[in-house]
Amino acid sequence: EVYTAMVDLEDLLDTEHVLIDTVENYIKAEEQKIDLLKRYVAIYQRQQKKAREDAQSYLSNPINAYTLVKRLTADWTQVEALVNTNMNADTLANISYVKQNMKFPTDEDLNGAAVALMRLQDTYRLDTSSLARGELNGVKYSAELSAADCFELGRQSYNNGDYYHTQLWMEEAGARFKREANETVDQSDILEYLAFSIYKQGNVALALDLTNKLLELTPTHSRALGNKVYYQDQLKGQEKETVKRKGDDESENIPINGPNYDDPFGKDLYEALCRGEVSTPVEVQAKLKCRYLSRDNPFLKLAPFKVEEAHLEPDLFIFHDVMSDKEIETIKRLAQPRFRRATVQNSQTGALETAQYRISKSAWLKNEEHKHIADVARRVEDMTGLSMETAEELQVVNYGIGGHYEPHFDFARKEETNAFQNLGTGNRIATVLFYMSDVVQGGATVFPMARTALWPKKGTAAFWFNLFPSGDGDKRTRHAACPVLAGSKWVSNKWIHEREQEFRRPCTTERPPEHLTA
Ligand SMILES: O=C(O)CCC(=O)C(=O)O
Ligand SMILES: [Fe+2]
Repeated sequence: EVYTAMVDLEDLLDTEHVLIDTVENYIKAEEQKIDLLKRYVAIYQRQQKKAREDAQSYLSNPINAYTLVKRLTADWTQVEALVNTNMNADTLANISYVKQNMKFPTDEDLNGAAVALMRLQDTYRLDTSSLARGELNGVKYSAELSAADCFELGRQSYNNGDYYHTQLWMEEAGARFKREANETVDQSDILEYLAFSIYKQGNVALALDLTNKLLELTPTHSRALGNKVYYQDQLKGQEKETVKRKGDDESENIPINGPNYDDPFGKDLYEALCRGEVSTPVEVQAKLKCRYLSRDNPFLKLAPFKVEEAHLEPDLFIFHDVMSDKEIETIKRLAQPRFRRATVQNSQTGALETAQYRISKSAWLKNEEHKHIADVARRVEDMTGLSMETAEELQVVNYGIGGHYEPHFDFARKEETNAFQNLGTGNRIATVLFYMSDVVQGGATVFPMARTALWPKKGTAAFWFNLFPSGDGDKRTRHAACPVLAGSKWVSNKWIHEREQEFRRPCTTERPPEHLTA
């Protein structure tokens, strides 16, 4: 699961470095061997030539007679031994040592990385050709993908049953194949995947065309021959259906749905917020303020918090400069060796499990572990005015390529099993989310119901109440971590619980409107 966080990818670079060295040494050894063999052969050839010019006189020379025998005995043994030396055994042993002792990605990782790329492509509406050129939103970050690279992405999508992306990437593989001087992939293979993914999406006629093209290239391709018959049969069936439905022409003009940014629970609004295309409504923005906060605390009087309102009802706050670079360094250093793939709670069974909708690595840090961790907890108390008595440990999170956390609530809903029950501290009343890195592109925290996106800035923190004073969950706090498009995203969470807040945030019996609670 190395693809889930950027820190693991850095280890992969080390692995690759050692492998490059190993293979370079192997090449050198093989080259030395070949050079030596060439020298032997040159000597043999020279003597052969001389002997052939006049065999009798050559052999009548006792020195020549002797060296011929010697060449075929002592010398030849060396040649044979040289041919027989196995450089690959050592090299293979080295490689398997690296695989066992260094971080090495699995096929599952490759699949995960491919899925992550598809997620980025969808969320940020990246077109396939630009991506293949190594561009993200017009910025060129990396080398181009070859036809074979595109083919592999298509193949991964195909194996996941994702025919939409199979088509996109096989088309790109085909386009690149035509432009590439040396072929990196087989054109028949591209056509076969392309035809089938197009068939799976319902375009049988095009699938048949492509299969015919494939058969022009490889007339004996047995699967293509089979598919051709199959597609032809399907088309005949479809014709009958069309005849049956003749006159029923309303069904032909089905309007294609445009993006729907009105549904706060829909994917369109979420993704538009991630792209920065939707911003906090102007009437809300007009009321937002920035202020200094010192909560009657003498220390804070000297250095009050700089608080910015990002949204009202639900209230979302940004605290500036609340975590120092030193603290961030400590937190990253302590968390890194403990990183595990982040889990989510199954709302039916209460069990913790990994899920595609939350991809990151995380670890928990206790206040006792380092002064900096305790300092941060103390600061959260000052920032929020809430007691840290029942707060959870600091959760540290790193998101890698395409790492994300789809829309969710931080609090446990009424119908959920087990959530926080065993803690005996009540529900998660509030969240403080520290940004411990800037993110090059993507990675916003978005609140679809508030139509608000918070962009990571190293050292700042977001703060909001998840619960109404009545203890009911505030539906409007539903939020998500958008996929990271470029860079690495580090955050840490402090989740504050209900118990011990009775005097700091008294609960009320007044209930909020039902449509706002969850
Ligand atoms: O990383 C983010 O921006 C949000 C993380 C989050 O919502 C969570 O961990 O609960
Ligand atoms: Fe969250």
